[in-house]
Amino acid sequence: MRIAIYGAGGVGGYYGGRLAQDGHDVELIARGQHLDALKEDGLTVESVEGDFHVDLPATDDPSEIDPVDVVVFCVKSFDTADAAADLDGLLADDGAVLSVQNGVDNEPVLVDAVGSERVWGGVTYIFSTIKEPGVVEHTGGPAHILYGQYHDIDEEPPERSALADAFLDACEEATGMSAKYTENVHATLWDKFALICAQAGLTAATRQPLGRVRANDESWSLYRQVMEEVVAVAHAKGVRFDWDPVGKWLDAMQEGSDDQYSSLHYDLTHGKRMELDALHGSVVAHGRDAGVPVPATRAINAVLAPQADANAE
Ligand SMILES: NC(=O)C1=CN([C@@H]2O[C@H](COP(=O)(O)OP(=O)(O)OC[C@H]3O[C@@H](n4cnc5c(N)ncnc54)[C@H](O)[C@@H]3O)[C@@H](O)[C@H]2O)C=CC1
Ligand SMILES: CC(C)(CO)C(=O)C(=O)O
Repeated sequence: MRIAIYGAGGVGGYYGGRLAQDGHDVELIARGQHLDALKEDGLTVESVEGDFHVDLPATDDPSEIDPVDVVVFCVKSFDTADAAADLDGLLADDGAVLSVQNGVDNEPVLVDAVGSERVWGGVTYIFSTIKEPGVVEHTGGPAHILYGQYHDIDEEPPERSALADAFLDACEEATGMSAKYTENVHATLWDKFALICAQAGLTAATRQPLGRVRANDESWSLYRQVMEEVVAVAHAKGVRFDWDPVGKWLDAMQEGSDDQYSSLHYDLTHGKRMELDALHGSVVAHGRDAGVPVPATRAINAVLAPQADANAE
């Protein structure tokens, strides 16, 4: 397949590298010193699933790339609108863009740019960052992508396309990653949203890893409350889960390793711009729209906002 990785950072670099290792024609879109290093020295991935190195074409100008079958869209949410403006020229007419970003507000921006028939909504559970220019470090989390055709929440999901099947095969055949297709894309996005708002919110606000958050009754109870609030907002917005997201994630995170943080904590502690508006800020806004109170999420948003503002300067 011809694949472009829009935002070849922690997540995009990992998946782009893995798909290229399996023989796909992968082009990286990156910028700054990371782009310079990718062009000069190639992409190095240090991974708990095995280190590897690939030399791939890399650019900061998507118009240099011939149309591709799939764009894996991995920029931070505050870059979504700018990057989305390039998608129409980058995608083949029957291609698709797959967002694996955190949050529930990215796909509508992509739909405005290229039409819903060319947008797949997705989530991923990997933990991976840019260690230094040209080097991506995958430290844990399942390197798994769950994705499905995006559609209006009031409509039935369209049939799975041949392209979605082909991409699934590509992900399943590649080393060090896996994927699954979902018919319930809205529930998939909000399910991950509930997890990330709790995990990112509590690890960033306390500056402590999961083990310490879990060991303290007050912080663990807040972790649960944040998830309950996000799921309550999802229900009010018409999202239908065939499972109990809060129970599922509390059980899973009960087993999670003590030293887990989150990408939000990483950005906070490394002076990088934070995705707070797309996470807790978004829950507050959706809660207001839906008339659902979200006091715990609002408090976390308020506690983190001054640091997010400082990191954005
Ligand atoms: N890091 C992680 O472990 C996880 C991250 N996510 C989500 O995945 C998304 C990506 O996160 P990361 O990979 O951590 O971000 P990142 O910051 O490591 O990588 C994004 C890259 O895109 C580049 N970029 C942005 N706009 C660009 C443009 N117009 N042209 C060229 N390059 C551009 C940035 O310079 C950056 O290098 C986020 O929404 C995040 O929440 C989801 C699960 C895990
Ligand atoms: C689930 C988790 C915490 C790790 O993949 C994540 O999505 C993130 O840190 O952004």
